[in-house]
Order: sequence, then structure tokens, then C-alpha cells
Amino acid sequence: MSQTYDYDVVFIGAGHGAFDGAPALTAAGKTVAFIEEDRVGGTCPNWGCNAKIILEAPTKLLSEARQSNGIVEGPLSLDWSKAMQRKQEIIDGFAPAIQKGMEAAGIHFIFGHASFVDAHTLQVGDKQITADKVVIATGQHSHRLDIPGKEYLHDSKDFLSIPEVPAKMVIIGAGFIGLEAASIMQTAGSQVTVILRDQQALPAFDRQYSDQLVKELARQGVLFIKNTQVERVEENGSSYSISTSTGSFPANYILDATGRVPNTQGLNLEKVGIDFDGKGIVVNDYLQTTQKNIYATGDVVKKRQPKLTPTATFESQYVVSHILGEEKEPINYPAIAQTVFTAPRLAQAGVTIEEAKAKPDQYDLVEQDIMDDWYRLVDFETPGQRTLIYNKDKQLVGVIELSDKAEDVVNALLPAIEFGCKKEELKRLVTIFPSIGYSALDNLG
Ligand SMILES: Cc1cc2nc3c(=O)[nH]c(=O)nc-3n(C[C@H](O)[C@H](O)[C@H](O)COP(=O)(O)OP(=O)(O)OC[C@H]3O[C@@H](n4cnc5c(N)ncnc54)[C@H](O)[C@@H]3O)c2cc1C
Ligand SMILES: NC(=O)c1ccc[n+]([C@@H]2O[C@H](COP(=O)([O-])OP(=O)(O)OC[C@H]3O[C@@H](n4cnc5c(N)ncnc54)[C@H](O)[C@@H]3O)[C@@H](O)[C@H]2O)c1
Repeated sequence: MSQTYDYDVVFIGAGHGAFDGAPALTAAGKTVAFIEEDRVGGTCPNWGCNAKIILEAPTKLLSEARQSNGIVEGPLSLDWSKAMQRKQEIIDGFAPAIQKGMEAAGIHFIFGHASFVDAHTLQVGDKQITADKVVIATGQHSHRLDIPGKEYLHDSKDFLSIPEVPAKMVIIGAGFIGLEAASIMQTAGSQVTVILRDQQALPAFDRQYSDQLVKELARQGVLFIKNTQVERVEENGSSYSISTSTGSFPANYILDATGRVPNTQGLNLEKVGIDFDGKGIVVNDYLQTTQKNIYATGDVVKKRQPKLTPTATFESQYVVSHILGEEKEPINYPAIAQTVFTAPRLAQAGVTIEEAKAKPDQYDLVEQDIMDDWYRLVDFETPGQRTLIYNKDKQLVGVIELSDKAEDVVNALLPAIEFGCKKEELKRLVTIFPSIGYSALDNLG
């Protein structure tokens, strides 16, 4: 233990930005504490990825059955309250399990809101905690529209506990959260309307692909209202009326899915000279803030890389290696895979179509219709497409796919993208047949 401080390292926040890396510190003999103001585990296990994918699972079964052209038949129905109960039972186990695991690794928990007193001192309630190094891993919270009637809007945390399937649901925003919620609820039986302030859904993805996903969700019944500003919401008996620049829309439930904002509030960052803005905390190539003994990881960091759980994990592990002196090089992000968990999925990794088209001297694009592959018929897949991107050395450097299994295809191709494999080298892999992994690697253009 340090001579002068209570702890060698204190993490503010107990999400993936903290708990994936921290045990390596105690294993190396460092003293470590987590300060957490809410549930241990943070967003992903409690009100993000895990809750979402558990709720989506039964709707996915329903979609697959519907796609089977009458082979799987019968009066199929979804019991939403049972789906919600199952989600809650699984989720309830995460926070205690993570806390137990961390405590077994020798990490202390301090509960409350942390704010800086100075670069080595944190205030939590009436206690002051000192540390040689601090890691800010405070994540993000939902952006909330500031309009008349905003009290009738729900955020993603509320949505993941929605008690019943509303007859009509309006979703404001067509990013990850908006489209995943639209896909789940339309399949579960709601009439979903998604309001976009501009033309394009999912700006993180190539326009041709995001348009194709919107088209597919519209075919399933989701109504998309583009180029529309939401102006106000009024209560109308047991429902609501949403007034916009292009008309009024009725709803029984409204989801405000207009983005997420870094949790920099109430930390007293100005006082210790840490630079930040609306996109997050400024860090250098070692994830150090403008105060060198204070690092930042995960969603709260201002960065180009997607703000996802595996990114937070990678950063947490990097920071710990840097603190231990094992890693002296700047952080070198790998290809980061990402998926929108709609039905169908949209997934990508590596060089994007936009980047490839901007540098035709460096990249070649191969566009593929996935339905050319017989294996896609096995699970009654809906039509989809894939683009592979190769560099001039014929190494696979990027992929984007819209299909029911896009996340597994991108995961299967990720090692090839990250380690710069050529098509001929990948032919050496003897994978399991028949499977989506085989299919992904067998059909490389
Ligand atoms: C609805 C939803 C679905 C998502 N789905 C996916 C997905 O499918 N796949 C994926 O990869 N990513 C997904 N994400 C993103 C993913 O959840 C985040 O990238 C990840 O949780 C970031 O981890 P983090 O540790 O940086 O932050 P968080 O998990 O948000 O943890 C931060 C913690 O800090 C605490 N905290 C904040 N301020 C203070 C303070 N001052 N004092 C004490 N404690 C504080 C918070 O209470 C919180 O527990 C989703 C997010 C949402 C909202
Ligand atoms: N599958 C996943 O991995 C997953 C799922 C959910 C969330 N996430 C993470 O969480 C982040 C946040 O997701 P998100 O969906 O909240 O944000 P987002 O940035 O993906 O989408 C926000 C959407 O809201 C729109 N918007 C913003 N302000 C608006 C306004 N005033 N009126 C109308 N529309 C407005 C934007 O144009 C955009 O389409 C994601 O970027 C991602 O990092 C990941």
C-alpha cells in the first residue's frame, strides 16, 4: 500500500471501464477501491446490453417463426410480463456477482457520488478518500429533450422495464437505442412510429445499409417520419399526443432515444484542471487526462472509437497495464466490431465503405447478395447484403453486413481483419460445416 494515500488506485464508477481491468492491479499488490453511486456493473449489465438482449430473445424467436412460411405454425404469442420477469431475474444476479468477484480480488467498494477535492482526493458524502492514481469510468446518461411535456417521455432505462406492450409507441431518434427498441416492440405487437430529425438513421453506418435496414423495418410495419422536429407532448386521457413540425402523432408510450451524454457533471473536473466538453473527457494516447495521475476509460472518454462495452473493457485493461508499467506504448485500438441488434442485424468492423470509396487507390470493395449462399435458407433468413473491403495487398480490412446473423459473420471475420489475413490464408482454416462461421469464411468474393 502507498505510504501517503488511502489507495494506490481508485476508480470512479464500477462498470466495464473499471471491473474488467482492476483485478490485475490487486494481483500485482496494489490497493484498489471502486466508488459507485448506483448499481455495481454500471449500464451494460443492469440497463443496457444484457437487459436488451434478454428481452429481444423471445421476439427473435417470434420473428424466426414468422419467417418460416408456415412450417412453424400455430397461435404463437408472446407473454411480455413473463419475458420481463425473466429479464429481471437474470439481471438481478449481475451486480452482486460482480461485487463478490471484485471483493474476492481484494477490491474495496465505497458507495456514493464522488467529486474531486484535488488531484489526489475525492469527496464521497462526508468522507474524503485519497489515491495515488484515479480512473474516471463514469459512463454516460440519456440525453433528454427539453420540450413542453418532457415529463411524459421515457429513457432507455425506463424502456427496458416497460411493463406491457403499448398499442402505439413513438420513438424519437433513430440511433442504436431507437431502432433496437423499434424492432423489439413492433415484433412484440406494438404499432411503432420512429421520428427522425433528419434523413438518415444510424449515422455510424454506411447510408446504403442503414437505408436498407429502415426499409426492412418499414416492411415489418414500423412507420418512419423523417425531417421532423418534435415540438411538444400533451397528455390526452390515457394516451399522449406528440406535436411535431410535420403533424401530430398519438402514442401510449414515448421513448426519448436522442443520444447519450458523458457523465462529467458533479465531478468538479474544472477544479483539478481536467479538460472536457459535451463529448467527454479529453485524454492523451495513454488515456491520461490533462492531470497525468488521473485517467479516463469507457463511455466518458472523448474519442472517435464507438462507445461500446468491449471498447470500455479494452481501455480498462490498457489503463491498468499502463499504471503497472507493463504497457509503455500509446493505446492502439484494434478493429472494433459493432452491431445494431434489430431484426435483421446491421454489423460492421474495420475500414468502412465511406473510407474505402474515398481512397480507391488503396481499397477494393466486393458487394455480395447473401442469399446467393444456400446456408442462409436454412434458418429462413430475410434478404440481406454484405460488402467486403480488401486492401491492394489483398488483405481483408473491413466488412459490413445486413442480415439476421450479421453479428456472427462479423465476429467470424474479425480475426482476419485485425491480423491482416489474405483470402488464400483464410482458406487454410478448417471450420465447422454447416455453420454461419463456415459460410462467412467460404464466401470471400
Ligand atoms: C440501452 C443500451 C443498450 C446498449 N447495448 C449495448 C450492446 O448491445 N453492446 C455494447 O457493446 N454496448 C451497448 N451499450 C453501451 C454500453 O452499455 C456501454 O458502452 C458500457 O456500459 C460503458 O461502460 P462504462 O464502464 O464506461 O460506463 P457505465 O457502464 O455507464 O458505468 C459507469 C458507472 O459510473 C457510475 N458513476 C457515474 N458518475 C459517478 C460518480 N460521480 N460517482 C460514483 N459513481 C459514478 C454510474 O453509476 C455507473 O455505474 C448499450 C447502452 C445502452 C444505454
Ligand atoms: N448494439 C449496441 O452496441 C448498442 C445499443 C445501444 C446503445 N449503444 C451505445 O449507446 C450509444 C447511444 O445510443 P443512442 O441510440 O442513444 O444514440 P445514437 O447517437 O446512436 O442515436 C441518437 C439519435 O437521436 C437523434 N437525435 C439527437 N437529437 C435529436 C433531437 N433533438 N430530435 C430528434 N432526434 C435527435 C440522432 O440524430 C440519432 O439518430 C451508441 O452510440 C452506442 O455507443 C450501443
